[in-house]
Amino acid sequence: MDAREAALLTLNTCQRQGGWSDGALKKQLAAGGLEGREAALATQLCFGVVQNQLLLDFYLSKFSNIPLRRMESKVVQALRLGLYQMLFLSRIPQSAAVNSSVELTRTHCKNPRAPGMVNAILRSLQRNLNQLPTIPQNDPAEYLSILYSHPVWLVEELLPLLGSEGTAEYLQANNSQPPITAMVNTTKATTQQVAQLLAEQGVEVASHPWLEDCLILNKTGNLERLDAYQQGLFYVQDPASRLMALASGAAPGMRVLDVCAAPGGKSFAAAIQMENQGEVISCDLHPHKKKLIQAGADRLGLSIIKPMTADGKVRREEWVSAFDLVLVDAPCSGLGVIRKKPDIRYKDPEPLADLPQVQEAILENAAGYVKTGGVLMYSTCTIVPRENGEIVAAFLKKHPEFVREAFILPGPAGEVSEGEITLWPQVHQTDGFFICKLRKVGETP
Ligand SMILES: C[S@@+](CC[C@H](N)C(=O)[O-])C[C@H]1O[C@@H](n2cnc3c(N)ncnc32)[C@H](O)[C@@H]1O
Repeated sequence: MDAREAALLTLNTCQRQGGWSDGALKKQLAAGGLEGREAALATQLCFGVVQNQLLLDFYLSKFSNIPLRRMESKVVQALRLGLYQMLFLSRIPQSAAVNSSVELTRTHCKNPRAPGMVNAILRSLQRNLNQLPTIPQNDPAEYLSILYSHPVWLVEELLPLLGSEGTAEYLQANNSQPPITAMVNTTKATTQQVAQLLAEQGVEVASHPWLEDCLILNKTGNLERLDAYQQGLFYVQDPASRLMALASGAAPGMRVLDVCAAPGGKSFAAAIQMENQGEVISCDLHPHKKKLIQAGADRLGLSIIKPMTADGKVRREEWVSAFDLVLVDAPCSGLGVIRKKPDIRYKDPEPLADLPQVQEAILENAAGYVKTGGVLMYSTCTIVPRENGEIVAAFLKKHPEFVREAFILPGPAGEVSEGEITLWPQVHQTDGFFICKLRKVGETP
C-alpha cells in the first residue's frame, strides 16, 4: 500500500461511516505499515482533501457531466485526491497526480468505465488549471464557504462576529497545519533535559516563542515510541489548554475538581502546575474514559490525580463548597479545533443546538462545589458566543456570589482584564478556545 491508497481508503471510510479522519488515518497507516515520508504524504493528502473538499467539489462538478453525488464514493475520493495534488502540491508532477488517481480507480472501483471518466475529468482540469471557473461572489457567505471549504451555516455565524476579512483569516487558519506542541512534565525533568533527549532521538525541537516549558516538535515519527514520551516527560497539548490552567492559578496544595476531565489534558496541566502536591479529582461522564485519564496520569507520574466516573450535572453533597478550584472544560461543538480535526466542519449542526443547555447545567452544578474565595473556570474549545460568553452571562445573572476575575496570560493574549477571552488561531496561534475565570466572592444564597 502507498500513501495515495491509504488516503483514498481513509477518506472513503470517513465518508461512508462518518468517522473522524485523524483516527481513521492512524488505523489505515498501521494496517498498511506506512511510516516516515509515505505516512507524511498520506496525512497531507487526507487532511488536504478534507480541508479543501467544497472547493475541490466546486471545480470537479464544473468539469463532470455526472453529479458527484451519483458517483461511487471511491471515485469521488480519487477525483478529489487528483485535483488536490494539482492545485496544492506543486512538487508533484500533474501527470503523476492524474495517473495515480486513474490507477486507484482501476484498483478500487466497481464500474469499469470509472477509470476512463476520472482520466477525462482530471485531464480536462489539468488543461484548464490557469482558467478555472470563478466562484460567484454575490453572496459573501457562500463565496467564503466554497473558497475555504466551510459550511455556509458556520460562515454565516462568523461574519457578524469577525467581519468578512476576519472570517476569511479564521477560515484560512483552520486549513493550516498546527505545530505539535509538547508540554514538559516539569515534575520529572527540565525543559532543557527533555529537549536534549528528544533531539538525541532525531526529533527537531524548538522552544515555543512565548509559552514556558513548551516545545515545538517536528519529525517525531511515531511520537508514542519516543523515550521521552514513554518516560512521561511530556504530553501533547495545545497552548490554549495550558493557558486555561495558567489563568486558573492552580497551585501546590490546592484541592481541585475537574468536572469534564477526559482525556485528562487540563488535569495534567493543573497537576504539573501544582508540582504534584494537593489533589485533583478528575471526572468524566463516560466510564470507559476513566482508564484513559488514569493511564495518562500514570505515565506522567502525577499521583495527585484521582480519576472518577461522575455526571457533572448531578449534585454530590460531599463535594459542596469543598474545592479551591473547579474546572468546567465543557463538552462543546469543537469548532475551535478544526485545524486538528478538519472534518468537524462537515458534521450535522443540528445536535449542536442542545449543547448550551448541557453546558449551563454542568456549570450550574459545578458552581456549588467551589469554596467561598475559590475559583470556577469555564472553558470550551469552540468560538461561538452561544456556548461561551452567553453561558457565563446567564450564569452570572443567577449567581451574584460569583464575579469575573482578570488574569494575565503570556503571549499575544496578554492581560485579560474582563476575566474572559476567546482565543483564535489566526490571532493567538492557538486552537480556537474560550476561557473564563470566576471568583466566588460571597456565600451561596
Ligand atoms: C472538552 S472534553 C474535555 C477535555 C479535557 N478537559 C481535556 O483537557 O483533556 C469534554 C468532556 O466532557 C465529558 N462529558 C460530557 N458530558 C458530561 C457530563 N454530563 N458530566 C461529565 N463529563 C461530561 C465528555 O465525555 C468529554 O470527555
